[in-house]
Amino acid sequence: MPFPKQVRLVEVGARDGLQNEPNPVATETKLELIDRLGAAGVNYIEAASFVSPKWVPQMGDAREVMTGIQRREGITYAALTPNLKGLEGALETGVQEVAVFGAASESFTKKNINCTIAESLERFAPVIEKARDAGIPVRGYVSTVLGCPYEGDIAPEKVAEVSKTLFEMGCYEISLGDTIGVGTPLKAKRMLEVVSRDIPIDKLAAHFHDTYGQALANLYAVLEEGISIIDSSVAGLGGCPYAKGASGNVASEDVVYLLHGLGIQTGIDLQKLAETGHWITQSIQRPNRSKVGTALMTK
Ligand SMILES: CC(C)(COP(=O)([O-])OP(=O)([O-])OC[C@H]1O[C@@H](n2cnc3c(N)ncnc32)[C@H](O)[C@@H]1OP(=O)([O-])[O-])[C@@H](O)C(=O)NCCC(=O)NCCSC(=O)C[C@@](C)(O)CC(=O)[O-]
Repeated sequence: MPFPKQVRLVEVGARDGLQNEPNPVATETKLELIDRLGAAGVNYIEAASFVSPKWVPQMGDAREVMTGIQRREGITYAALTPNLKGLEGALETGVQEVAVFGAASESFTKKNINCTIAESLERFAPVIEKARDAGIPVRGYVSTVLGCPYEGDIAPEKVAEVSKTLFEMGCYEISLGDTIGVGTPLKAKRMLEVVSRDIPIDKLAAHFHDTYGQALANLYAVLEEGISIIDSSVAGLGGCPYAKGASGNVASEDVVYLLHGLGIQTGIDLQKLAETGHWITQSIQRPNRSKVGTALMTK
């Protein structure tokens, strides 16, 4: 299949990127990050997560973040909502999109959201319904699509089953998460081939972590299969609090460099994005995990 002409980037740095930071990140810093990402041309920003602050303290200021954003025209500001309580909080802030998040592994689901896969889907049903009644589109995440920190290999058929259920329940798009970054290109292609039997490829997103340094190779592999939505995190920030050893998402700067090199448009100003990655990593005293960002900033 030819590469897509355009790829939509879902920037998850302010949420996935920061949720696991051990030290509190000031709300003002999150807001400045979101603003800088918008100025760099990113048009979909996952900004916060309405989860229990006991489970993920770093996202405890979700309301302040969502209401503090100086919204720019043409940008979607989204938030995670695992249950009705989260959705209600998010709706009060004028969120434009929400996401529910499940997984293809029972053990990960239990560790992450404290229920079974079946219970998680039951819990998501009223969230999706209420969001749709409010005119808010719902994205669906499926984690551990290429491996689970507790169960190891995950069958593509299981990924397809959970993805299909979420899609049929009303999620407009399914983001496939290699939560612990263990995937390889052939595994990623095989998983996608099975999932896309039930869900059109243009409704599937790749959400790959870079723990084993394979994320860009995996993305190239799924781009060849027709994927045109990619989740990434500026400076490669991140890691999941309930997946020990998971490192950050693939870095947005690296993805944009790859895509532009393939002649695929993103609408993103790479230099400004690299400056944003440099700024946030300096601000929270983290190494910049983007090779492209580091190269551009030391030029
Ligand atoms: C889902 C729950 C809440 C269940 O947690 P629970 O303990 O089973 O829930 P509960 O309903 O029994 O409530 C317990 C307490 O939490 C409160 N509570 C309940 N819900 C909320 C809420 N929405 N917002 C704020 N507070 C909430 C509730 O009010 C109560 O407070 P208490 O009475 O004890 O004071 C919990 O497990 C949780 O918050 N988990 C979040 C885990 C998380 O955020 N993980 C990271 C995101 S997923 C990810 O990163 C992967 C992804 C998406 O990026 C893709 C990939 O890479 O694979």
